[in-house]
Amino acid sequence: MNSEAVLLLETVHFAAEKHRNQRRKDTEQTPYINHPIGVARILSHEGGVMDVEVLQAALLHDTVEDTDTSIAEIQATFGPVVARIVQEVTDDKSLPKQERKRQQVEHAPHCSPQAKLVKLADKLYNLRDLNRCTPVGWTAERVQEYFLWACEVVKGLRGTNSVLEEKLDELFKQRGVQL
Ligand SMILES: Nc1nc2c(ncn2[C@@H]2O[C@H](COP(=O)(O)OP(=O)(O)O)[C@@H](OP(=O)(O)OP(=O)(O)O)[C@H]2O)c(=O)[nH]1
Ligand SMILES: [Mn+2]
Repeated sequence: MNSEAVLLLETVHFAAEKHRNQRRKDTEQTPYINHPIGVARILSHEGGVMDVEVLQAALLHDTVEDTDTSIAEIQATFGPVVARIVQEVTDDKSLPKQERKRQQVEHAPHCSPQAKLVKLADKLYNLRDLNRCTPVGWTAERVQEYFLWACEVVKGLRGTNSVLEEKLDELFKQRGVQL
């Protein structure tokens, strides 16, 4: 087996252990790990992304934000490039939610191309997930608000991957969200 395949297995294993007790917000309580795996798979399967460090960062992208993982741990385990991409896509959870959401819009255009890829795939996965089913406790208005906000973030990520951007545009169009 080639070394990149081994690296990806090591990375998916690390993420699965970290997210082991977490579930998605859907009524079925889907294991959380389905999300990072799906984000990485959107990149490889739909976006044509072959850069293994980007795929690793996609698998790890919510570990620092949502588990006890530190950037130092990612750096020591997977190296500086993966750690830097994960850092770029990690929200500061100590901030109030509204401020966090505002910062995503503000920071998106300044991200590296690798981080922009992860962010595009993350949004595409989450918007598809909202179309699949509404998270527990969310109103239709909150779902629509998420589409509006995601569109603002995606505006700052454009010029990165035309396939992913076109798929996002189609979802925004279906929701009547202004591009
Ligand atoms: N659509 C959907 N999202 C779910 C579900 N379960 C968990 N999530 C996560 O919830 C986040 C979006 O919900 P919000 O209320 O806006 O954000 P918050 O959890 O950070 O407060 C996403 O985080 P994220 O991946 O960090 O992305 P981002 O939205 O913060 O950019 C998404 O992955 C689900 O069943 N459906
Ligand atoms: Mn995510």
